[in-house]
Amino acid sequence: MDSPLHQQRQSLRQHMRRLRRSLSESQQFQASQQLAEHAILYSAIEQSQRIALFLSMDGEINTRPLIARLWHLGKSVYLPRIDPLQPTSLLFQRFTPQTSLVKHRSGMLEPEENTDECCPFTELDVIIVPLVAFDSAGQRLGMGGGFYDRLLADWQKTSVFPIGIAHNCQHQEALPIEPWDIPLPAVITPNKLWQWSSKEA
Ligand SMILES: Nc1nc2c(c(=O)[nH]1)N(C=O)[C@@H](CNc1ccc(C(=O)N[C@@H](CCC(=O)O)C(=O)O)cc1)CN2
Ligand SMILES: Nc1ncnc2c1ncn2[C@@H]1O[C@H](COP(=O)(O)OP(=O)(O)OP(=O)(O)O)[C@@H](O)[C@H]1O
Repeated sequence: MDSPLHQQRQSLRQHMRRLRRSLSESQQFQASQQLAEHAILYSAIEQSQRIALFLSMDGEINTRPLIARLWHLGKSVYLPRIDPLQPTSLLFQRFTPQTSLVKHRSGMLEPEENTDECCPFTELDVIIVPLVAFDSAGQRLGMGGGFYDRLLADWQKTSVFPIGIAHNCQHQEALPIEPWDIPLPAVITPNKLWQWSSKEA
């Protein structure tokens, strides 16, 4: 647990979380609008119907403008809920303007439990993934829960396409990686669409 690599990843997480929290409200606003405009034009999103997203916290790029555009386009949006029966896993539940949100003890807002509205992972078309940092090879560092690494371990065997979203400042040339880290095939930032072929990624 306290290996030098673990410590290096922890301090990088702290640094990058501070960096994204230090963006001003107007920078955050502009970034989230730009991101939403680019994201809806990206073919993988344009062609998909069921899209998992997340509700931003801790300086993460604000996903609300993107969610509003996806709703407007008639797409179905899903949000993660920590599975109460298996708290290392995420469930994905439909999110509409009518959905009530409740606070999980981790501080995260989640849709109020409604198992009828859950979508199995493999039936999603696109999963938009939060991240703390990403690098030039598509590797990502998350909040440290391992939720998305576990979820995406076999994504290439499914028809689900994962896409990271982040502020420009969350890019690092090369991240210290662990064997279980799952690289992303695409990351969208306000300024750039990063893409890696699955071979290189
Ligand atoms: N907006 C958003 N939603 C998300 C994630 C995310 O990264 N961002 N997740 C991505 O996996 C999952 C939840 N993962 C989480 C991981 C850590 C903490 C958290 O608050 N950690 C505290 C420490 C808690 C502790 O030590 O007990 C912290 O970092 O301060 C919350 C959610 C699903 N939903
Ligand atoms: N495929 C997996 N199977 C089992 N455990 C895993 C898997 N992937 C990650 N983990 C565990 O999750 C823990 C956290 O992993 P890591 O530090 O890479 O999280 P992260 O990428 O920051 O988080 P997240 O993926 O939720 O954004 C690690 O201790 C690791 O052992």
